[in-house]
Amino acid sequence: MRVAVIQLAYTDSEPMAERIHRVASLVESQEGADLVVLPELWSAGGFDYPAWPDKAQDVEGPVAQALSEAAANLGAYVHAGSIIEKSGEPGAEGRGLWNTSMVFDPDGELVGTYRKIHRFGFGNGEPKLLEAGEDVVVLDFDEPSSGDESGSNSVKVGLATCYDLRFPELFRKQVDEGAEIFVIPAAWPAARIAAWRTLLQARAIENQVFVIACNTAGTHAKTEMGGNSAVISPSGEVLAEAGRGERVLTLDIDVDEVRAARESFPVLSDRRL
Ligand SMILES: NC(=O)CCC(=O)C(=O)O
Repeated sequence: MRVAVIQLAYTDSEPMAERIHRVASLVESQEGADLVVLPELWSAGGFDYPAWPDKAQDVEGPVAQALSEAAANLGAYVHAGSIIEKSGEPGAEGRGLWNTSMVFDPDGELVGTYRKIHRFGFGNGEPKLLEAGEDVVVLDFDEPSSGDESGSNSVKVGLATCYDLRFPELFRKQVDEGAEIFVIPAAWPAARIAAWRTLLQARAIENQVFVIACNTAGTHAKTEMGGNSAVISPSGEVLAEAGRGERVLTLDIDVDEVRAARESFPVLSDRRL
């Protein structure tokens, strides 16, 4: 499976409509990719809290339309990062806004959404403005190459977002639902990038999965983003890693490595539940 991780840089001065157009073109240019991944809240601005209500949209809004079209034109799965989702339903806390990831299939169909469960901000930002997601999401992707020995040719992909990375129990639940890859879009600041790198490796090692993590670059809302998007193997090897600036990481991963790692070192079967 060829993966393209688009570590996007943006500033406060780029209008949202221009950014959507730029990002959709970048996605479409990833020829040969089977899965393209974008960062968290790239359209609304990960730390631009005051802008969120105005930039909120539903899962059929401008970001969804542009990325659905880009996925269909490219013929690849696209994890569109996340949007501030405004839904007709008020939600448990009456706010009606969520930090919601969207995934499109190679026909441009929306095949999954994930509402971020753990809200970042310590009383400000997400906990003040957004609802918390409630559902663990693991999607089935068609594997582009031939299937494994069992004849199966689908891959199970678990979705999480940024701050979720600090909560290992979410990822264990995804593994219990069969996850072989975790896809994690983020807007993780430079100030805590050492923790980001360590946690990505930890989640890969303890769950024996591929971790595909797409962070934000650049500085917006007075916050320098940390970059260092990465793809980590089921044994914790860093297969590709970006630096601080805008960059696309492209590489092939073999999902059979997950099955092989779990067979040769069956740590998950030693769990005591
Ligand atoms: N957008 C986020 O969830 C930021 C998380 C973060 O900065 C941290 O966990 O540290």
